[in-house]
Amino acid sequence: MSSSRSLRSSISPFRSRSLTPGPPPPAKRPSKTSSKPPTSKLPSKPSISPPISTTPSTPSFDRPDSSKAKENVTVTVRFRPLSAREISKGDELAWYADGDYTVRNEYDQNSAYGFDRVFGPATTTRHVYDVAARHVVSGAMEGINGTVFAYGVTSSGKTHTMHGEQKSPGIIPLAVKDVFGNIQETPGREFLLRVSYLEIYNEVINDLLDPTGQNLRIREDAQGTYVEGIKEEVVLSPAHALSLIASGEEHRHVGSNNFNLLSSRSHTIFTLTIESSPRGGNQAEEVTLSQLHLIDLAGSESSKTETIGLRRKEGSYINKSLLTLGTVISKLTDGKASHIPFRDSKLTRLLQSSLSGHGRVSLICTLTPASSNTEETHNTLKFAHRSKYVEIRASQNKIIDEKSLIKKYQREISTLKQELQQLKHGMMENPNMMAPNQDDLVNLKLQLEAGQVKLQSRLEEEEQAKAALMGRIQKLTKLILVSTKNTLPPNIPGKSGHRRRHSFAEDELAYLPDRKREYIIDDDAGSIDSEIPADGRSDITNLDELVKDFKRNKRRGMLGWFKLKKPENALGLSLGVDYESSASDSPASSSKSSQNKVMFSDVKGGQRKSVSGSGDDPSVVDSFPERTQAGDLFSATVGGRRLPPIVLLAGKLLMLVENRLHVLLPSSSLPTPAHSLVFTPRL
Ligand SMILES: Nc1ncnc2c1ncn2[C@@H]1O[C@H](COP(=O)(O)OP(=O)(O)OP(=O)(O)O)[C@@H](O)[C@H]1O
Repeated sequence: MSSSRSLRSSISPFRSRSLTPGPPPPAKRPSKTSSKPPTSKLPSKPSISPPISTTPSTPSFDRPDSSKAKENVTVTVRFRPLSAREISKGDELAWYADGDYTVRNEYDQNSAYGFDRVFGPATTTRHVYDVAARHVVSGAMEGINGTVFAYGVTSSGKTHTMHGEQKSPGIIPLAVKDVFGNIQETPGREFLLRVSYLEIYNEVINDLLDPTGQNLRIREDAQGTYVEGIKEEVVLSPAHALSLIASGEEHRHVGSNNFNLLSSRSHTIFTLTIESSPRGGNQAEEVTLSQLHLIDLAGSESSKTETIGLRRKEGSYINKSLLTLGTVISKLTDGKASHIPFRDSKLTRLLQSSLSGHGRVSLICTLTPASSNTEETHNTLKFAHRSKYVEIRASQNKIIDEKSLIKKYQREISTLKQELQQLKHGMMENPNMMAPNQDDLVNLKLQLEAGQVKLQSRLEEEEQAKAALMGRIQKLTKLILVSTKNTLPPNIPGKSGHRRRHSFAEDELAYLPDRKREYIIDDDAGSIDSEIPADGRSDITNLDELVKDFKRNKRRGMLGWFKLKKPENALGLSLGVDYESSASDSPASSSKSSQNKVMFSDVKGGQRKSVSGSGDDPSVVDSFPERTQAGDLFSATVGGRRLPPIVLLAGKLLMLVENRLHVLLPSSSLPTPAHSLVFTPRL
């Protein structure tokens, strides 16, 4: 057994300190008049915020007033467990969760902070989602802008919280699923969803959905700031949205520092734009439009973060923008500040609308409990505490007709249907046929005399026009999402209690790291427990390189499995699973959507954004499809067995089976039965 293994068994990273006896101090909601953010280094008494409901009530469409209430930013903090690295360095717990609402310092019991919720190291991301993000997502479904962001020092768990791992999906995949679940629970409305994904790297905005979209500019209009030219893609299913994130992640800047092998070097903003209108309503009815921003910030880096060259340059950009964020928050809560320096960084400029209070905001601060990071953690806590005083007014956005993409599509569908009707009645070309006069009759007679051939070709042309119209109607109709439930209640309050829980098809989360592999990687390469048969050694020339490659490819490895589809077959590996069907059966699978793209110009005449919707089979059917139904979207992506994960690294084919990493050797060198290296990850 390796040394770090024995360490792990003696010091559990999940260990928690016993709670301070007695009830917490009385709940006190901060407000500008009753209290101010602490200016002294440490508050003498913890200021405890009241607990927030895990199932927040959400306003219905008919009660817009309730959505205009003054609120504060929801601020939660999440501890991660001590990492293997911290444990091996002899780190102790410096800060800990003292109950559900307080963070306390181990060495100074008076040093404590109160938040809407404090999550201990054993809390699941799903629980974090339920408490800290679900109400923001529900609000966005009803037209209230929402922003959820993770803030913390490098390696504190931001990406873990926002993106997660396959076994524990993060806020972003959970929110995507929840949005589609919400649509299913809202039979009275129809929805149009589009996504964009960008990163801010060294103060440059890059489009993660379109690698050609580099160095994009921020513009401002009456609705707030926006990124000019960013690609937006209409999404039809959770799998579709997650596949876009997966491809976006491939372009994100990631690098390693001495705290984190896969440190985010850029801030990312995933935006889901949600439009909805009453189902089957007339065209004059209002549309609600909201944007849900899910943000994974890069982590602040202290002098302890050993970086050189490019990493150091990145670190200084990261720190500068986070510093500006801190300054903006301070000024916003100051009450006296006349100028808020939103323009001092791209991040604060893009967050301007959210931080100014237009919509719900949830800040999740991630913390390491380690004593070696006491000061950094304290800074995060102070930032989190200040942020609690930012006031927001969550109001529902109703938009006028011409700004709405869903209306534009609905109008186009209706016009096309009319055209089709006319064509069917043979009136398209000659509206005067409604009341034929003498001249028409003469014309008709002449046409008839021109012979059968001409009539035939005319008929064919009309058939083609009809087919084109029907194809277009079909494509547009499928972009609009509706519930499979057909009752049409007038109000759609949030029925969160009845909502279907998230469940993911494994392929949907394939881009996320695998937790088991995570632990292999967190451990030192030297401690990998290898059972190498003597005759197998010659096949592994450089284990270090293999492990290094493995680390390097951790994030992309799962995507690589898709790419291995064909080579696997080519290698003659019979693995008994039809990858092709699991990856592409979904009507909205990424490969299909990228093959059949239909470009539409956006609400701003194509200048502000390009919007692409995935097209459908161009073959024309003789009846129109229903709207894309949310219930089908779930079942379409579930099913089929899954291969054990396989990845090609350093020229070796690796397979993870029951926590063991097998190195599959070339078949020519295979003795019987299986000839493999087995690494036992330490869990
Ligand atoms: N709550 C948690 N439970 C278990 N492991 C966690 C948790 N949070 C983070 N980790 C692990 O800690 C490591 C660092 O996490 P992560 O990459 O999310 O940090 P980060 O804050 O995004 O860092 P950076 O700012 O450098 O990108 C990862 O190996 C991750 O799996």
